[in-house]
Amino acid sequence: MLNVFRQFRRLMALCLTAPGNKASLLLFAVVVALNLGSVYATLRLVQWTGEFYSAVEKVNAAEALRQIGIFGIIVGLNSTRHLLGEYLRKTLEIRWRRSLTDAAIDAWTRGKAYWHLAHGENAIDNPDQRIAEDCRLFVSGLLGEAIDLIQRVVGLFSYIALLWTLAAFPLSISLFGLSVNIPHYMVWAAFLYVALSSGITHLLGRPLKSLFAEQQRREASFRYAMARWRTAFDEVALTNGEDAEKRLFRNRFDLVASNWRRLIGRELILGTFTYPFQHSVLRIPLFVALPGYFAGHVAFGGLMQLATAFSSVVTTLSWFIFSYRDLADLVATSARLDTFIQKAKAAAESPSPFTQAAARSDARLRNVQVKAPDGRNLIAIDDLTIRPGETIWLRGDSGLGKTTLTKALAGFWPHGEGEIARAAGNWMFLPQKPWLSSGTVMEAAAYPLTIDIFGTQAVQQALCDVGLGTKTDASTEGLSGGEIQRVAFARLLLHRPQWAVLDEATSALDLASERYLLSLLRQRMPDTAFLVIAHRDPAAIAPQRTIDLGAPAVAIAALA
Ligand SMILES: Nc1ncnc2c1ncn2[C@@H]1O[C@H](COP(=O)(O)OP(=O)(O)OP(=O)(O)O)[C@@H](O)[C@H]1O
Repeated sequence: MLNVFRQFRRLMALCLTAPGNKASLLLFAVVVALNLGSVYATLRLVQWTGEFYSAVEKVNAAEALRQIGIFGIIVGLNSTRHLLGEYLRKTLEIRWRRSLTDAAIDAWTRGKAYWHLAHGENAIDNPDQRIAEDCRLFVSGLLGEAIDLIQRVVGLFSYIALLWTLAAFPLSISLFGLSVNIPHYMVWAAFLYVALSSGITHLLGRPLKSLFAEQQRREASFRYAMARWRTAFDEVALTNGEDAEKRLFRNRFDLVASNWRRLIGRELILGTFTYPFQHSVLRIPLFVALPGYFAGHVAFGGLMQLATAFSSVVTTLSWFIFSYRDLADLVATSARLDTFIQKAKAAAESPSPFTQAAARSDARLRNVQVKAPDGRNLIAIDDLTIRPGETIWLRGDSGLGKTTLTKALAGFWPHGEGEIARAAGNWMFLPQKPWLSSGTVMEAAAYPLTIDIFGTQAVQQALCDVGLGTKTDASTEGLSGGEIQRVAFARLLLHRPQWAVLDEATSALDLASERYLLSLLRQRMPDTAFLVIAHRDPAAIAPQRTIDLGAPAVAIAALA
């Protein structure tokens, strides 16, 4: 329970982190105040009920007509209050959701947490759903329930006070010859009634929280299967993989349906109690008040007034029962979201196993042992120095760990040991499959910066230089593998880093294009150091040294 409060507190604090959001607490207070107006409206209606039915009982048509007019005014004012309150609540909802979503995205992207959370024991399922869906559910659920709770707590005091005065008469019962008088018995009856009902609700609904959490997880994994397919239409179409994909979708949906059956089964069990409870809340008070009426303590109008006051107390006290399902859902959402954010923060701070030496003018790897996630030794490098402006060709058997080495160099590979000292200055990594943002080819070339940083002309020129002059305004969708690699070369020409790591960056290009692009790089970027990982000899970039990673680590040290 304490843990649930801690999660709520942490997420709530994130809702308020955006600039100006502290002030939104004021807006929250206005929303609460408007909602509290409903307490006054209910109290006024209780009073109206007594006056109206008394007029009817006395067959006083003029008074009854006047009461109908009063009823219209109460309803008009109450509707205005309700609509304004709802509008402001929704304004607040999007503000807090933006703040929470920003915080979640921040946690996910900082320190490459997204990468660490995608692998190994810390892997988090469906982060996209947690950010898009859970943030929304948490804020709307929290606001709804918090406002409701405050309103009910305030209302409770007013309703109890009213019931206390209205139901001052005692209940007289005879027990074993003893006559017992219970003063204000209706107030005690309300508490007893709700306490018992809340206990039963909790007992019946307890498994709902984990069932909701599981449902959301399975729905997200079903959605993800289709989203993943969407990114590989060509590949699936060429492999005739439709049936296999359909099987996967069906399997995932079967999981959704099986948990759904468990969930609705539990809701049914809970409903067998809560549904009749909700529908008897308005009638039972009348039955409880009847002894007072039969004993002549109250008139008919008073009886109706009493019944309304009693049901207000019971309805208010029953918040837990009415909201049980939604509360279980909210607790499940907040647990998932909070775990995600905490894990992302921890992942961002996870120390690299490779020690970093002080800033230097070259890059140096010493006693580096890169390992696979299962602990297998991959590449070992005893001593390798990369000097500014030089070009090194790294070659080695497939699956040796070359790409993994680039991740260690980039600073986020978490398995291995040794010292990797990266020189100050810009580093760029060109993987075999470069990431192209959606949008135009020009935007993709400027990525991760924007076109205006380089100027439209410069971006167009870079694309012309790599042979994509006709594609500048085209969309990145549908580019061939070789064209994608050309865009990455244009990106390199624009960003002009001091250090560039090319990992099979020309694998999809024909020999002539590879030669042209590599010589272009060397010519345009004479001060850049290139580390070229390739199976084919990248002669056009004129490597000064070749390091055969397939050879024993000692030989590498000798070459350094
Ligand atoms: N995230 C990961 N999870 C599990 N195994 C991994 C992961 N990343 C790399 N490996 C394993 O590490 C080994 C080295 O992979 P890597 O991609 O670095 O090889 P490579 O030398 O670049 O191969 P290639 O020349 O074929 O591109 C492989 O056995 C690979 O399966």
